[in-house]
Amino acid sequence: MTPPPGAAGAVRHPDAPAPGELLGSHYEKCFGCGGGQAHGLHLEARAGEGVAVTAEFTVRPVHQGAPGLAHGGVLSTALDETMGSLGWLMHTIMVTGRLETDFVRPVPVGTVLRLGAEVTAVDGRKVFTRATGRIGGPDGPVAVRAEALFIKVNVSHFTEHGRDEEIEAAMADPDQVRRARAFEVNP
Ligand SMILES: CCCCCCCC/C=C\CCCCCCCC(=O)SCCNC(=O)CCNC(=O)[C@H](O)C(C)(C)COP(=O)(O)OP(=O)(O)OC[C@H]1O[C@@H](n2cnc3c(N)ncnc32)[C@H](O)[C@@H]1OP(=O)(O)O
Repeated sequence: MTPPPGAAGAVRHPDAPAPGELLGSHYEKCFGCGGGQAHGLHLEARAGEGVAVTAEFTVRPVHQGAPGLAHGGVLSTALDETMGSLGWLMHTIMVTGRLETDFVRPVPVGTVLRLGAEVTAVDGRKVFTRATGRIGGPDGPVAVRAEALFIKVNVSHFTEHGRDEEIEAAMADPDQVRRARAFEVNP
């Protein structure tokens, strides 16, 4: 997942949320960030400087893989969601094409993981990102890290492929339509 030599740096959109501001959820039912998803991760990402975000994830008993330890897939999801939220800062809709996670140390239930993600390069539709999850806070030891390649898509990616039931409900919800537009460079 090394960007090609000619790849550009990430450009922060002039209307991007200010550093420190909560980004909000892109979809109420999202497993990663939706408030209306009872079993979700309930991640709340905040804008950082440049094209970077931070988020916190508290590992709950429902996230276990081995007794008392977080499931690796759940940790990957938390990193994926955090990197995906970088789209807010570029006003870009993007989906994960490739995700690679390093599990550096076990993460016990009850841990508050401090997540951080940034865009490292942009090459046409390809957005190269990386993220870390630290135990206990911004200076805690790294427990997980990931790199991901996101691909820019249009809203039609969701309307064409999503199940009709959920798409119709989303399109009938003015708040959802507003959020989808907030991601786009030319709404
Ligand atoms: C009013 C209603 C509207 C609702 C809207 C809601 C608003 C939503 C807002 C924000 C959503 C954010 C959601 C974040 C959620 C967290 C992140 C996730 O979990 S996302 C889900 C998991 N990911 C997928 O389901 C992707 C499935 N894959 C695909 O759909 C396609 O494969 C896709 C779009 C990724 C690419 O397909 P192509 O046909 O468009 O484009 P091609 O030509 O294949 O790829 C473009 C370039 O990317 C490279 N590429 C693609 N996949 C790659 C890979 N796996 N590895 C390496 N390179 C890859 C290709 O080699 C190509 O590169 P070269 O331009 O030729 O240099």
